[in-house]
Amino acid sequence: MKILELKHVSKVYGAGENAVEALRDVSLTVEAGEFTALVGTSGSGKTTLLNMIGGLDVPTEGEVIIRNHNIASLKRRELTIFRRRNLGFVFQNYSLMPVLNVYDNVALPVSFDKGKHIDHDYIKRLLQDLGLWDKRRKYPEELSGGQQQRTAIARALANKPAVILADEPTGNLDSRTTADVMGVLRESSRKYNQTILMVTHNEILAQSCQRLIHMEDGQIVGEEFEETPAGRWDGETV
Ligand SMILES: Nc1ncnc2c1ncn2[C@@H]1O[C@H](COP(=O)(O)OP(=O)(O)OP(=O)(O)O)[C@@H](O)[C@H]1O
Repeated sequence: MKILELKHVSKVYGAGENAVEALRDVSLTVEAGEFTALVGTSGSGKTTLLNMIGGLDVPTEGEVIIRNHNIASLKRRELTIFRRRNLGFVFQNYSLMPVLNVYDNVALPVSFDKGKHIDHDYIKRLLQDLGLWDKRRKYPEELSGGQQQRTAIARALANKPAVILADEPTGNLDSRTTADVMGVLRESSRKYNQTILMVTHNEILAQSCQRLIHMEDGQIVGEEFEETPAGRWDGETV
């Protein structure tokens, strides 16, 4: 089942002499449950692409369609609700709420959704899998950078979103924690048929994904696809 489609998406930042073409006529289809890595040199447009899919920025041209919704046509409030219900973000420097402890930070996106019940067992399991259960009553400032990043990952998964957008989710983690985080993402994707798009500079992690998209100069320049589900990452070398 197709979950996400980009049709001829271009993005130009600035104007005139200062114009930067961050994306140039990018078209892409992603099936539900795919675990995709986006790779490419710095400035090739990976983050811009995630931002377009996440509705954090708007294309100059083209359409972004998620679950049959053209997200550019959603009103601001509709987009906020759509994002909360369908998308999970794991970005670097992802800000946790300083006044909430780990558990409440993770439960926060669910509690925003009126009428949606918080699955405490699921959140407990997430925190256990990410090695955070003992830290559940700690506040962000009491955590290491890696623990904060794992809390942000747990928060992104708390709503069981259909699509997870991750920009260097393991960028500042050691190799063991990287393996744990990748394991949680892979397991979550398999169990809930979640679609994951992950930007990474780590070639081994990228190769462990089911689909690998190479970007260069604002364009998709190549693709590799593995038929078996994402599952080859064994965490031995990062
Ligand atoms: N808000 C912005 N204003 C102006 N130019 C921008 C903006 N965001 C990105 N760019 C430019 O668009 C191009 C693509 O940037 P982008 O961050 O998407 O690349 P990237 O592949 O994610 O790079 P990196 O691997 O370094 O994160 C770059 O030339 C960048 O300088």
